[in-house]
Amino acid sequence: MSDPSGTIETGGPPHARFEGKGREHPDQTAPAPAPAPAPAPAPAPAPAPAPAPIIEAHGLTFAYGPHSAPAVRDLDLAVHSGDHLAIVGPSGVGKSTLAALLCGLLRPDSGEVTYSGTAAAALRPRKLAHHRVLVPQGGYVFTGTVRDNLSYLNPGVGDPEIAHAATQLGADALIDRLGGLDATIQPRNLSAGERQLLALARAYLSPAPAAILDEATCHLDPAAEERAELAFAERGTLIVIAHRPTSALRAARVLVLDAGTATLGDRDLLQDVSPLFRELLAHKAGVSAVAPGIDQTGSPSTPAQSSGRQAGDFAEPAAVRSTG
Ligand SMILES: Nc1ncnc2c1ncn2[C@@H]1O[C@H](COP(=O)(O)OP(=O)(O)OP(=O)(O)O)[C@@H](O)[C@H]1O
Repeated sequence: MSDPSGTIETGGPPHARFEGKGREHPDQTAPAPAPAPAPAPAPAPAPAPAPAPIIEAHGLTFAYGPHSAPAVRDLDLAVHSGDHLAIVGPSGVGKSTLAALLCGLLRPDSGEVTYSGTAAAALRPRKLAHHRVLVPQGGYVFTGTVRDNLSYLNPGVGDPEIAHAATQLGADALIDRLGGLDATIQPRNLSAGERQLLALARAYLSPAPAAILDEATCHLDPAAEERAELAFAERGTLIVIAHRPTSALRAARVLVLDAGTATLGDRDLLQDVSPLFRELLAHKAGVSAVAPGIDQTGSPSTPAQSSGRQAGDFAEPAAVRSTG
C-alpha cells in the first residue's frame, strides 16, 4: 500500500523505516555500516489454476427406460478449450446418446455434465446455447431467407461474418447458386448435402465455443467433410461423432466406444490398446478412395443417399463392427 507521499510501507515498525538515513555518525573513521541485506526475493506467484474443461462429464449413465441396458454407462470425459475429439464405435453403441447428454438435451440418470464448471442441468436452453452447439445428421433448414437460416443462432451476426463462415466451410458457391443471402430457401428443393452445409454454416456462426457434429457431414463428399471439420477445429472446440474413419484420424484424440467399454487416447495409444481402432485404420487403408461429389449437385437427395451410409463409412463394413 502506498501513502500519498509515495512512501512504500514495509510493514516493519515505524522506526525501522529510515534507520541510518539522514543520521550523522559521530566517528567518521568508523567503518561504514554494513549494507542492509538485500530483500528476500518475492515468492514466485502460485501458478494460475488450470481452467475447467469446457465440457466435462462425470460418471455419466443413461438408459432409455427402466428396463433397458444403459446406452451410456459411468463415463468420464474432459474436453478442453481447443480440443478436437472424435467419438467412434459401432452402430447403436451410444454415440448419439452421448452427444445428446454432452449437449444437455438428455438428462443423465446419474452423473453430470458441466460447462466450464457450471452444471448443464442448471442452465436453461438459451444459456446452454452459449456453451455448445449440436449439429445432428438431419441438417434442418426452414423456409426463409438464406440469411435468416444462417443467422438463426446468432441474430446479430453481420454479412461479413456470414461470408467468412461460408468461405471457411466451402458453402459460398451454394449460397451464390441459391441467389445470395436475401434469396428464399425452399427446403424441399435442397439436397441433403446442401441442407447439411447450411446447417453447418449456421452452427459455425453460433456464439457457442464448442461444436458437436453428430454425423453432420455424412451427405458431404470426403473433401467437403474434411474442409468443414478443419474449419470447426480452427473455430474452437470440436467433438465429431465420426461418420468416416478419416474424421477420427483428423482428431487429436479419439474416444472409442465398444461393447460397454470406452477408451480415450491419441492415435498412438489407441493403436496399442484398441482392437476396434486398429480395425478402423486397417479399414481406412482398404477404402481410401471414395467417390467424390456425393450429393453436392443441388438435386434432392435420393433414398440411397438419405441413409447417410457410403462406401468407407463406419458401421457399414462387418470388419469394423465385429470387434470381439
Ligand atoms: N429414443 C430412443 N428410445 C429408445 N432407445 C433408443 C432411443 N434412441 C436410441 N436408442 C437405443 O440406444 C442405443 C444407443 O443408440 P445411439 O443412437 O446413441 O447409438 P449410435 O452409436 O449413435 O448409433 P448409430 O451409429 O447407428 O447412429 C441403441 O441401442 C438404440 O437402439
